[in-house]
Amino acid sequence: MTLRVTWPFIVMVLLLAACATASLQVLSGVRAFVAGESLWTKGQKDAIYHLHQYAINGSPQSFDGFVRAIDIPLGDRAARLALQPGQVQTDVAREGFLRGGNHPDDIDSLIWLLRYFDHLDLVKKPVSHWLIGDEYINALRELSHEIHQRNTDGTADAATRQRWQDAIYEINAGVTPVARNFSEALGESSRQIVLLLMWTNMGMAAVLIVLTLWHTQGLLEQRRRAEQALEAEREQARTTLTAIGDGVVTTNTQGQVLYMNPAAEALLARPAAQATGQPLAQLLVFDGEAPPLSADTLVQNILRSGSAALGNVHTTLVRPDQTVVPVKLVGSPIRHRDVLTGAVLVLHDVTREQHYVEQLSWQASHDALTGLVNRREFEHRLEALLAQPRPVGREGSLLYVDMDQFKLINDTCGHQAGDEMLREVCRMLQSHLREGDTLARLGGDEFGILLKDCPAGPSARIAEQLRQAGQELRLNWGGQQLRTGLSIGMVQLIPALTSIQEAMRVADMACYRAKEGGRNRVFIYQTEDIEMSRREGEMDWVRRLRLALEHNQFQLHAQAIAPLQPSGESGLHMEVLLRLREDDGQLIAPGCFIPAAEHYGMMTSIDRWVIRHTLETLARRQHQPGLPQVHTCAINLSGTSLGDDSLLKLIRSALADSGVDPHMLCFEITETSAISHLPNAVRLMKELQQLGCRFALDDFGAGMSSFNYLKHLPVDYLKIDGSFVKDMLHDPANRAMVEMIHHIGHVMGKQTIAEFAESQAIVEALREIGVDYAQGYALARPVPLEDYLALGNPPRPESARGAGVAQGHTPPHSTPFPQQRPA
Ligand SMILES: Nc1nc2c(ncn2[C@@H]2O[C@H](COP(=O)(O)OP(=O)(O)OP(=O)(O)O)[C@@H](O)[C@H]2O)c(=O)[nH]1
Repeated sequence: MTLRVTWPFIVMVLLLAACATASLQVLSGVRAFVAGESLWTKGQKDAIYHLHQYAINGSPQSFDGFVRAIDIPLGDRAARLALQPGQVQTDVAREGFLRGGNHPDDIDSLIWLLRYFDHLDLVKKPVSHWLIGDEYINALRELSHEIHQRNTDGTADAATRQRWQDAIYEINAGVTPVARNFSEALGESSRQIVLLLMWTNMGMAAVLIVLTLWHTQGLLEQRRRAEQALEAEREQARTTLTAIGDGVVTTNTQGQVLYMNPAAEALLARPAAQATGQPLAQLLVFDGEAPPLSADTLVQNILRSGSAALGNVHTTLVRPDQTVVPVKLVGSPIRHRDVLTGAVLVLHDVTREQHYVEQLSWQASHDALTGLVNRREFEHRLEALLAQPRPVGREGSLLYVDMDQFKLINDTCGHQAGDEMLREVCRMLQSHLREGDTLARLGGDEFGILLKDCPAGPSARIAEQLRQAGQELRLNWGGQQLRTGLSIGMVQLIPALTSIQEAMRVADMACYRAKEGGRNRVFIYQTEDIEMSRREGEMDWVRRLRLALEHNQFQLHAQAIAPLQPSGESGLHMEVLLRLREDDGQLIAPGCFIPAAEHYGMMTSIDRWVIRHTLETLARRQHQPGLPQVHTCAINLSGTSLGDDSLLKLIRSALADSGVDPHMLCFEITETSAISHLPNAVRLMKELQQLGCRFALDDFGAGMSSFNYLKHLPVDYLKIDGSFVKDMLHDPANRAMVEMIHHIGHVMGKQTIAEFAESQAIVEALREIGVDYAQGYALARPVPLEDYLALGNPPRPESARGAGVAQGHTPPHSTPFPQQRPA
């Protein structure tokens, strides 16, 4: 971190030091050069002097003096030559400079200067004078050779000596200005170098100052920005703490309050200024804990913990004015550089959440419109009641209340009126119940009442009071007096009733019976009520039938309808019958479930299932080669289906989807259902007849109003009710009925079919009467439709053969049902 901030300064100081060192080095070189030059000049002067003496007196001492003196400039020269670019020999140069009398410590500086700066004018210029000087040195040396030679030979005369002296004077005259120039050039160069170094150092210092200022400025700017960011962060934290709904309190390690945000001020009902510095225990007082939670312990716990100490402690806060607030506490220790400095405590007011949870749980168990408990809660209470031991005679009662014709109020006055009526009824019911009784809205216009610990007699009286009050209830709605009535089913919660489902079902049944009995009445369920038990059974059938529809557990069977007279008709003629397949594979006859299906409005769905599946089966089979052709396939339609406007659409689309020829189909409707839905039935029959379908009127004769309506019903066949047929051999009245129906049918252009032809004798009798077709065990038993379509008619008794029943094989699955109500 320190290095990150100070590195520019370190670099600058290093640069400055490098610059100073280089300057000193240069200066040292220059100084050595100047010293060398003065030695050189002195050597050269001494050499001239000693040679001059030698030229005059020929003294060997003078010559030695000359040799020593001349060696200085010669050494310098050798050194300079050894530093020529391209042929540098530093050892030779060092040797030369030593000979030149230079101090050994200066030699490196000299070499460095001459070697690396020789191309600079500052060095080049003095060196050029040095070079000129060297020429005189050379001349002096050559002259010295001659003088030494002649002195040694002893051949030097005065004139020669004079010539030598003149030559020496001449050399001296020539070299003196050169030496001066050398010295001056060097002096000039050294002054310039000093100046240059001074400016360079000044420049470096200036650059360093600028860099230092720039960097310091950057650091200051950085610091300013960091401070601003810190301030912004603080401001943000302050604003956040001010804005958040949770109370935040911070303390030091002694548990004294350091800070409180406005939410904490509101929650604790104390201004922050007053609370700051106070022990937290004086501000936070909790209630409802055992042992009571203390703020001191709380802070100590937080401080002792490593990280988040306290998670979601639910408690109740008592404020100075003794009001209480439910809160959730979260705490955490505060650390600064790993040193514990205090604790922070967040207080979340959970009043709203508690209220919300209460509201949700209320909504889950209550009905919004009336404020009563709902079915779920009612069943919970019923379950609890059933689980308790109930004293005999005081078992309590369950009442199932359904408003009468309530739909009318909705339809005529609107839903608001309906809602108001529901509320009125609910108020009225409540006002008649005892404390501890439960009134619930079970849904729609149905209410449930639990009369706890109430014997049968008083229960019945209360039920009757409720009924009466319901009857008398009037709601003034826009000037209209709206009224309703109550149908009440009551069941005593005897020990035998153990499950809520059973109790609710029988109460519902009882209510249904009250409705069935003409509404506005109380029906009390008696254990031994057989009719009720039957209805209980029906309720179970409803569940089973729903499952059967969902999971295709129905099975289609077919029973042949045999022509009794020669008709020329070829192909199979049958009626489709429905079976319910149980889980264990057992087949249930429609007689067992059709009443329940009719009662609970399931016939339309069942009829649709039969139509769709019959057509699908016919479509699958009709184009298979080798299989007998179908002439007539009769399908039963219930009365409810006749009243169903969408049935026609369904048949049309099923025909289109399957590609089955409509001429093959004959729909059987019972005369009673046809009569009760006459206009619809006629319309449907006409529409389907236009497509080519035929119609049979089933169970004809049973209704006795039949003949009046027959002329309005465009049917092709009359199916003589089996009750007349099966006894016709023993009961002349029945035979007469069969004859009459057949006769009238023929008069009206209809063909006749006799059901329940259970014996060969009956078949013969029918043929004798002239009945066109017969259906019954004597001719064929019902078999699975697929088998029937594949194999044709099952074997029939010998007697039927003459009547033209088609031959067939024994089907593998003939069912052992007696004659039953067909599908
Ligand atoms: N206004 C209002 N109507 C409701 C509410 N819940 C269900 N209903 C209506 O209550 C009516 C209940 O009708 P049913 O019980 O089937 O028939 P009903 O007219 O009472 O006839 P019966 O019970 O046979 O006497 C339906 O029309 C529903 O639409 C509700 O919360 N407010």
